Amino acid sequence: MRTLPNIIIITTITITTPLNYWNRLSTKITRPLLLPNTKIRRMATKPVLASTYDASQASSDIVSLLKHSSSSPSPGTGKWNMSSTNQGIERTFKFKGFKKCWEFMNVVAAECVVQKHHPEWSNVYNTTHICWTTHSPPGLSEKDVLMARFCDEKARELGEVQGPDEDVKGGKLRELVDVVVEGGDCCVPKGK
Ligand SMILES: C[C@H](O)[C@H](O)[C@H]1CNC2=NC(N)=NC(=O)C2=N1
Repeated sequence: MRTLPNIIIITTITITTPLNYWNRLSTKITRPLLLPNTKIRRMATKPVLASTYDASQASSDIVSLLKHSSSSPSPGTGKWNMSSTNQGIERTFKFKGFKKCWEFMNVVAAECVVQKHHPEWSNVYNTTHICWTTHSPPGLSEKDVLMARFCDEKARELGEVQGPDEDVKGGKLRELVDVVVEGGDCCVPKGK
């Protein structure tokens, strides 16, 4: 039988990946083994704007909403993250208990009726995850920015508490449940 010679190939690979890409998937996929001389270049996350949204207006609006991160288009000063499709912005809000969280969601829901604009959201106990994106025309629009600012303001007024310091992605209720339960914030009486 012919045996193949052992060949060691040393190579430099450039991987372009959004920041946190592997972190986000880390519960399902183990990180790839990187060779010592592998370079990782972080790619800036560019928002996909609705066709009605002026690009220069959008960039100044979005900077004030996005969390500071090297994957933001510029240094952000807010608490929102780009959604996985880059067509929306999302963040998690946490409150003292279910009642406050539900009150917040009610206030947001009432404004949705006024603005004729609706969130993609989920709720577990004292935590809600909200994604603002526009369906028609698709992408991030002024309405998303307006509603995100409204949420920030109302959450502050209703005594929002420090949420999980990580991205809870795109309304995936299961992941939100995991964060709430692991963080000890679920509705189980203390000591049980
Ligand atoms: C007629 C009505 O105003 C539209 O269908 C609204 C309703 N709410 C909406 N919500 C969101 N998020 N995107 C939309 O494009 C949208 N369209």
